[in-house]
Amino acid sequence: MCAAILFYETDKPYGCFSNFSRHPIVIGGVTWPTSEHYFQAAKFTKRTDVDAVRSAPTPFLAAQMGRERRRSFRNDWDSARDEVMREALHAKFTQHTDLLAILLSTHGAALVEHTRNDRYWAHGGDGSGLNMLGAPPTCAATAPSPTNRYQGAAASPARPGHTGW
Ligand SMILES: Nc1c(N[C@@H]2O[C@H](COP(=O)(O)O)[C@@H](O)[C@H]2O)[nH]c(=O)[nH]c1=O
Repeated sequence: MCAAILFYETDKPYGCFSNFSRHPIVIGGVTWPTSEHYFQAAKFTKRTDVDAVRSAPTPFLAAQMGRERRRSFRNDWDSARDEVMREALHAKFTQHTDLLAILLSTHGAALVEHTRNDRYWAHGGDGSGLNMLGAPPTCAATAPSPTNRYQGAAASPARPGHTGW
């Protein structure tokens, strides 16, 4: 059976796998302070909302803003969010080679976002969640000769998070 690596808080072991880790990414020529900023901003259609999230001083605040439904929330988010996340993670782990090395060093282990607060991206604290954040790298790790656990992201649309901003 595969070992499991649990992560959540950025200051704990493997905290770099959290989207809240302070690793900027560049997508579409734009720099995002964290993958969380990119992910949360991609929920919105209006540039003012996108820019507001990108400017959030912390990933925590970016996530709070991304959860505000008074903003221009895109109506296809449920079908778009996996690709947005894949794109964000691909950028993060290809633009930070130290993180990619850590990711590759976990080969064979199940990566699990460990929190009770989320049953989609995390495993819900008790395994009842889908753990979608951990699942893509875990699947990629089982592919033959992976050079990049997020290599599947190469098939992503050019800018899935951008809907006419
Ligand atoms: N790490 C972490 C969280 N988890 C992250 O929240 C994002 C999903 O947001 P949403 O789709 O709005 O529910 C996704 O990046 C997931 O990994 N949430 C938090 O409130 N605090 C945290 O420290």
